[in-house]
Amino acid sequence: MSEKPVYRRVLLKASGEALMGGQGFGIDVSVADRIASDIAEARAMGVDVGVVVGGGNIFRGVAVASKGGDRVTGDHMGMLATVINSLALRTSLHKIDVDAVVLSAIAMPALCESFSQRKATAYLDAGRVVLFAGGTGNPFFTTDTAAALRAAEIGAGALFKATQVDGVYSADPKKDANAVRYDRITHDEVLAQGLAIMDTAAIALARENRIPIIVYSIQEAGGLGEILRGGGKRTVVSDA
Ligand SMILES: Nc1ncnc2c1ncn2[C@@H]1O[C@H](COP(=O)(O)OP(=O)(O)O)[C@@H](O)[C@H]1O
Ligand SMILES: O=c1ccn([C@@H]2O[C@H](COP(=O)(O)OP(=O)(O)O)[C@@H](O)[C@H]2O)c(=O)[nH]1
Repeated sequence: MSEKPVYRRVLLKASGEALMGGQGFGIDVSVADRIASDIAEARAMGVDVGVVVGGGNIFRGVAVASKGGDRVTGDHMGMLATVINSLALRTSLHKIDVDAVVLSAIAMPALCESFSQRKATAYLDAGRVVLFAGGTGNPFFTTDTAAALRAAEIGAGALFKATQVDGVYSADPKKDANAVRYDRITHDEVLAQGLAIMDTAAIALARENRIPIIVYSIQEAGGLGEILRGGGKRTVVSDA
């Protein structure tokens, strides 16, 4: 394995559910601390890190809609949940002296700065970790799509999807024991086979911008660093 990182700038997507750890709701601080230490390792390798955090551990807009409520309001609540998670992750990063800033797609100046592409790029260039909160800022989208969008905006070499499974399988491995894991697969194949590792809008956006997606497990510490060194268990979704 080489010491030179495979990517110089990455966008890390961590789901809200991952932050929940073994709990049924909310934030397990030990998980936030572990994600922070993985980010610190990447920074120590000289990799610029942008992060999009999900909100599913606290609120999802579809939960409101499925009970007959207003989807848009539900999505606003979901986006607020991502701000809560981003503030938690910033706290974990600051605890270990990693400089990190939260930029929100929805203005809330008392809590954090507002997102702009220029600001994000300038902070990353300066070596700060940028936590992108508030998803895309629009209802009917997901934080996976926000991750693909921010990855394109910051010129990330890859989008890292840190998730509960260790790659993309021929079927959902939680439901099909015979599912086979792919080492590499193309964006087109993921879309054509309907592999539901991410929503289709996110995969299509990554494909259009030629951004590889690296799917790996968030369950074990050190996974991000290992992949950045050229090893690790993961699936690379790439057209190259
Ligand atoms: N073909 C597939 N390969 C891998 N995972 C899949 C596939 N189809 C569905 N999944 C499911 O997608 C989940 C990842 O999506 P998501 O819910 O957004 O992330 P998280 O599990 O990190 O919250 C996995 O935990 C897995 O159960
Ligand atoms: O651009 C976005 C991103 C997120 N959300 C809302 O925020 C919730 C939490 O995000 P997501 O479900 O993507 O989180 P994750 O599954 O990664 O925890 C979603 O369900 C949506 O309600 C939204 O409306 N627009």
